[in-house]
Amino acid sequence: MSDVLTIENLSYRRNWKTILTDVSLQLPAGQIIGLLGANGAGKTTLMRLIAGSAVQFKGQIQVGGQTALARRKAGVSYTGQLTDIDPRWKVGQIAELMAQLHPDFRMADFLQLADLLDLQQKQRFNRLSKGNQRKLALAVTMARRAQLYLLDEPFDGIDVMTRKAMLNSIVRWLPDTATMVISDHHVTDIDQLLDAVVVIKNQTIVAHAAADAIREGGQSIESYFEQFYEGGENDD
Ligand SMILES: Nc1ncnc2c1ncn2[C@@H]1O[C@H](COP(=O)(O)OP(=O)(O)OP(=O)(O)O)[C@@H](O)[C@H]1O
Repeated sequence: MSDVLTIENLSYRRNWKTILTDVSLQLPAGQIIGLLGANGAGKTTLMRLIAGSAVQFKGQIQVGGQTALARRKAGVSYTGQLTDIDPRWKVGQIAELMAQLHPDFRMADFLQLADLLDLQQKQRFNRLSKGNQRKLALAVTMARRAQLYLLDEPFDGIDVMTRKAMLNSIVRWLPDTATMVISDHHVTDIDQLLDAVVVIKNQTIVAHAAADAIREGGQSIESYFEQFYEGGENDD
């Protein structure tokens, strides 16, 4: 299958600090990939770069073969996209805005997802609990028909029952040919979903492995990930 995402020799500095160094990665269509790394490893930064929310990097990022920022952005649906919205907006207004911004946004899908996740259309964003803000981010992200979905810690602050509803939504709404990258500190929450894992450490990707190969080797995804951090990690 063709690659949805190709990253070549990506390096990124911010405020005189090197955050990512020489990252290369290829992700095929139709996979769910766990992006794993300790706090500060660079998971959010990598997603922001792929989604086009962070720019001025060295190297190349291609989504569906597109490198130009606007075209690349059009192919990516990212849970971090609500950071710039007016917090006084209501859930329904935010969905309307997403529909205007993204031609691939499906309002009918959003309404179903919002219903499934118990989101009230008339509630203002700044009145939503942290968990409900996460649910809204997931609903607007999954309501698009993108090639690549980026879910950055979608379950942070979410209770166990709601996590299950969110996981079901993810599996149900992900188009067969799309690829999803999902980061989560609780690897066991998502390990059954994963086709592959990518590990970030020391500002770069140190592993990219098929989940089945890890399981067949008698290891859990969690213990596979932990082995990269047994010696600790510097955040500087
Ligand atoms: N604007 C910035 N200026 C300087 N350094 C930054 C900036 N934003 C992020 N960083 C640094 O980049 C590194 C990677 O941060 P990032 O948020 O991408 O990590 P993460 O893997 O998503 O972490 P977490 O799991 O804690 O969310 C961290 O060391 C962080 O301090």
